[in-house]
Amino acid sequence: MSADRPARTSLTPPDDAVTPVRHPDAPAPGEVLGSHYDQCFGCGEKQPHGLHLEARAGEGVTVTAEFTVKPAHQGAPGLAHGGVLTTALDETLGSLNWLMHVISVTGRLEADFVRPVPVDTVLHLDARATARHGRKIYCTATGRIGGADGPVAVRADAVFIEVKVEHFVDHGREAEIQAAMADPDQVRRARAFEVNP
Ligand SMILES: CCCCCCCC/C=C\CCCCCCCC(=O)SCCNC(=O)CCNC(=O)[C@H](O)C(C)(C)COP(=O)(O)OP(=O)(O)OC[C@H]1O[C@@H](n2cnc3c(N)ncnc32)[C@H](O)[C@@H]1OP(=O)(O)O
Repeated sequence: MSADRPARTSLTPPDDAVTPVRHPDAPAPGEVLGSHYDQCFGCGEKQPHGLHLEARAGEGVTVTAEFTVKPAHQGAPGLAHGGVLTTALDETLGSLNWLMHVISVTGRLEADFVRPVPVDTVLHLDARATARHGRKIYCTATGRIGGADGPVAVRADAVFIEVKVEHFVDHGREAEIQAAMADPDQVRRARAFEVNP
């Protein structure tokens, strides 16, 4: 390995990776994306224990989201748990799926915790897809405090891997899969992620 070339890790796109493309039917910039599954811990509106993250489409293949840290999210007294903050980053990155009309799941995620995040703080998140290579989607997210232009508190780089709907049908618990397949709204949401022919 030469000294002027950084080590290639699985978070570094290969040289023949391509620029991610916004799907022509992607939600308009500013549009609320909604939840991909109403029981999702990150974004599900019917999940009582969840983060209730609300993401919006940005320009290109970007999203923004806000997450308010609640007392239930503490790790140390009055401070957010790092795992909860990582979940918020992961969920924001996952919502890039809506912009590309792709279904993908987290393969690898590496987080940096830069500043402590107190309870009641609004974490201003943004995420961006940076490269695609086969089924791999390289992406990055940042969480700021004190406003959308405030100082960075957390950030993450990740590789998401494209999957088919069958991924969930094959691996999910039977009861929840049956309920999801019987819910026309859920089926519509799953279809919205898939690439149009
Ligand atoms: C009608 C009702 C149905 C319901 C519908 C529901 C709709 C849902 C819609 C939208 C969902 C969005 C959800 C977002 C939620 C937030 C994000 C999460 O929390 S996701 C959960 C956490 N993640 C997992 O649970 C993944 C668990 N892992 C796996 O299942 C597998 O390992 C998987 C799919 C990731 C890969 O397995 P392989 O067998 O399919 O593929 P291989 O061949 O191993 O990898 C393909 C390529 O990816 C690279 N890769 C795989 N894992 C990697 C890793 N960890 N890091 C880097 N690269 C990796 C490999 O090197 C390979 O690359 P090369 O094509 O050879 O260049």
